[in-house]
Amino acid sequence: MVKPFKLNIFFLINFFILLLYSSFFQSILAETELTALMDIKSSLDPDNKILKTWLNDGDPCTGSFVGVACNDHRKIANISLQGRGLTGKLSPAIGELKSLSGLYLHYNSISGEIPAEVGELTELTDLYLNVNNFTGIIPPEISHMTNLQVLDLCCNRLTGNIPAQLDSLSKLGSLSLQYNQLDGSIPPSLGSLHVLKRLDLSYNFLSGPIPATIANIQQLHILDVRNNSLSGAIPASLKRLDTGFLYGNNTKLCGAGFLSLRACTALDNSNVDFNSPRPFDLIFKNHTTPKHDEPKNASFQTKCSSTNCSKSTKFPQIVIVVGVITASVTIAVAGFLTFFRYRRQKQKIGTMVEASESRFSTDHAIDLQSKSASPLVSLAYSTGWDPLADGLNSGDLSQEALQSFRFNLEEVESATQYFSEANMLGRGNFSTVYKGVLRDGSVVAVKSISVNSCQSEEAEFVKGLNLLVSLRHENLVSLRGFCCSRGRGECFFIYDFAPKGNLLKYLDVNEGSDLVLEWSIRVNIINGIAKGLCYLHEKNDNKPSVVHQNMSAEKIVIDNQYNPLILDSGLRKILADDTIFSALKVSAAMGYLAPEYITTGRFTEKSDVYAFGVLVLHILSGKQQLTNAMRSAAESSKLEDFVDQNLNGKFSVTEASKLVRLALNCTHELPDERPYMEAVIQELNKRNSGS
Ligand SMILES: Nc1ncnc2c1ncn2[C@@H]1O[C@H](COP(=O)(O)OP(=O)(O)OP(=O)(O)O)[C@@H](O)[C@H]1O
Repeated sequence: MVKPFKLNIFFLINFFILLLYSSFFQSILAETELTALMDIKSSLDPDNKILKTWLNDGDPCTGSFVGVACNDHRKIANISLQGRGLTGKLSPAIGELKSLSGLYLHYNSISGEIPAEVGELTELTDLYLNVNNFTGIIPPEISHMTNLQVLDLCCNRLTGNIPAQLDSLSKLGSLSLQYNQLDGSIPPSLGSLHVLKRLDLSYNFLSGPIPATIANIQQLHILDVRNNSLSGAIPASLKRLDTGFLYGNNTKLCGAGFLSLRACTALDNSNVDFNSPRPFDLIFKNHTTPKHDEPKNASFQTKCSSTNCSKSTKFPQIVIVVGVITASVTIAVAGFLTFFRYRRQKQKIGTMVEASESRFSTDHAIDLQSKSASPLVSLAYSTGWDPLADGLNSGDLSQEALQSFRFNLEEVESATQYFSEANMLGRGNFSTVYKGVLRDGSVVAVKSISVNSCQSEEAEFVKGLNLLVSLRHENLVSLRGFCCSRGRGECFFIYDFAPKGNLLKYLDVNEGSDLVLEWSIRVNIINGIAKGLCYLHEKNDNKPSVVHQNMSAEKIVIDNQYNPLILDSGLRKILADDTIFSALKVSAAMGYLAPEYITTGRFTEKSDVYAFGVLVLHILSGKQQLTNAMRSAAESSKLEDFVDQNLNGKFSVTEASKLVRLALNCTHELPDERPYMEAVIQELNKRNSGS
């Protein structure tokens, strides 16, 4: 009877001691993390201008340290300091924050090398160091971060090779290394990143072939290798990526069935051998990866190697007993102190959370508990308006499709550097457009529309959204997603950015300017606009006929290959009527408004055709304003007077006269006399086959 009782007491004491030990070590760990934070602060922000709230005697887990968030165990889990103007260096002390799951330092001016110690952050899922001034190599130790899902090092000044060891990052979904100075070849080992969806290596100095192993990654849907010095045959299976595979400006690449590439010769094919993993990749991997655990293990082992540990057993037992008692008393005191401090802090946090819940803030948007993958999709809306979450009919789109289009406000804010004036591309009647860079490095245009300009009926608005996300064509600018914020009173639409600007930029330019578009490009642009508009007008099982209502030179942007992309397709469906009317004045002043609109007040496919005709006349003449003299020159086929003088007669007369005739048909006074876009396409194709 007595023995079990004694045993229970013994276990209770042990349990109590263990508890004290663990809280003691927790408090030591918290101190280590605070010391690391202070070290990081002095290195990142040497002038103490930005991280003033990081205090030596402060508590990083109360929300008072700007950009720092802790997890449930009071460990630093997130550092979000994107776009804060940091100019220092990243301290190796970062490796001390072992529970860090997100490190967001993008859009700053941080210089120096990426410390190898980042490799010690084995819990990290998101590492965003893009758009900074980092130099040196990509530390191969990054390959130890086995939980990493997003690695964005874009837009720095990194040099050296892409470490072959990155293949250890088995959870990596997005790897962005574009706009650096990386050289060497693309490691075939990257092909073992099975869940990789996006790989951007563009704008570097990479050479050699595109490894076939990469083409075999099943989940890959974007591979961008533009502007490198790659050579050899492109693996044929990359065709499945369609427009997701970007390879321009690699003059030595070849392959059948890839637009603008020459067919391969026997010489090119001799490169194929390089596509399979090469022995030196394996050698490199096995021998040059510094094993980051080694020093730790090594020092641990010297303190407690098998010999030393066995020696300790020879200590007299009395010494052990005295030692344990002294340690227990010390730990008990420390434990109680820690416990009371912890309780006090918990109470403090509770009050702070209550107070901050009613406050609008974008800084604490990161819900650590629910955080799962890239912040692109996993963060909650920080300001709480999500028109799709109100139980409204989401139309024909699946929830999955809708989710893939939803952005969070924090992402939009950081992409546009908090909607900075410097990033503003244009401001219209009801919207403002900003250039931005997403965390994955892709450049976007963000159109912000005031909620007051949108349909007041949410159901109608959601219907409009459905249409917007369903429109897909190579000549429509691609919608990446949207986000609505009740707090800001705005909705944001995120589109792919077209780097060559809008068509207006190429009108009324001086002779000899770089902006004078050569004839073949003008024809390509006219064809592209016609195809995009024809797609909008056509009605099928998947989409209704859509009238654009606002075609103009400002609504056509040009991509890198000089393909035209139509802006704002379907946007009218989410806008309130009075917003549309206010935009009409501009359209009318520029001559794009069909004459019948004045009497009918309605937009039809034929009013779009009219605007298309005006656009064709603008492109052929190179002029924004068409005078009567120009129109009569066009009507009487005096091409030398009508076609842009900047071309110095370098154009096809047959092609020009057919295009002028087509444009005049499209701008006929009577809508019934104008062709439908389908007929326009037929006419353009006839011309193409005839020329
Ligand atoms: N996806 C894009 N890629 C490149 N530039 C773009 C893109 N979207 C918009 N822009 C630029 O921003 C300018 C303004 O865009 P847009 O005309 O759609 O908006 P806005 O000026 O706010 O006018 P509106 O009131 O008609 O919407 C465009 O003319 C173009 O130069």
